[in-house]
Amino acid sequence: MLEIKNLHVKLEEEDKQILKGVDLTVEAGKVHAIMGPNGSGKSTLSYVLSGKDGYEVTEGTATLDGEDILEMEPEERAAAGLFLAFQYPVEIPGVGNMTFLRTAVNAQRKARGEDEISASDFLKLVRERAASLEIDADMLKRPVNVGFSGGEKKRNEILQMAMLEPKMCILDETDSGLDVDAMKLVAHGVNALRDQGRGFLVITHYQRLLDHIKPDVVHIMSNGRIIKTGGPELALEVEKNGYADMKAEVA
Ligand SMILES: Nc1ncnc2c1ncn2[C@@H]1O[C@H](COP(=O)(O)OP(=O)(O)OP(=O)(O)O)[C@@H](O)[C@H]1O
Repeated sequence: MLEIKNLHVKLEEEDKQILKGVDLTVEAGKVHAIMGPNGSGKSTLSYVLSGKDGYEVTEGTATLDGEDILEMEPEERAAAGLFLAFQYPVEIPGVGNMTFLRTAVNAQRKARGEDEISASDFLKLVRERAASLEIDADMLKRPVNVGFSGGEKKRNEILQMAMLEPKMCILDETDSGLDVDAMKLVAHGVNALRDQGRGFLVITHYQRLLDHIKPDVVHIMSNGRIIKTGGPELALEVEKNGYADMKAEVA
């Protein structure tokens, strides 16, 4: 599904190399987690995959189902089935949450050559999915993320994901800022979407999220590279010992 090979990325504005040869394959049906020290390049990887400006790929490739995503515009990547839940969700004043969701869903349907979803079907779906994330009707009417609490913004990201049903979901520290109950809701939202055709890349600092979203594979990123890959036990090792030993192994 998502195949990243030898990805090197630098900042466009300054000569600073951030990703220094990332190799990572997320198979359909699998949940991969990425952990790693602050500043190791985890968010940069998610930004580069989703097409944020300001980064230059100097070497390597990234494909989704064999298609080169790095050559695509951000909206083409989304239409191809890529989704990023932001670490810092943005507020969009003047755009109603419901309108935003419906426009996004229909834009993707159009890109796939499908008809628009009917207003009644959309309403039924959005109410059902919002309820499962305990997002109330009032939040659906408000402008996107404006005045939402940190946790509400994160749940709203998961609602977008649930509505768009992407093939490849990237979650960048979606658990940060969530209280224990909200984290369970988010995990439930992710688990409800888990199926054989969908892959997940979950960036997190905390093992506790992975208690609820059981990963198949855990990667450790440090200094722009994946330095270690293993099973869920790797996250427990990080929780217990931090990153010092792993960094020393590759030094
Ligand atoms: N626009 C920028 N200008 C300068 N440095 C940048 C810029 N964007 C990223 N960096 C640097 O790139 C490095 C990687 O940042 P990134 O946000 O990807 O790390 P991270 O692993 O997600 O960290 P965290 O766990 O703290 O969220 C950091 O040293 C950061 O300061």
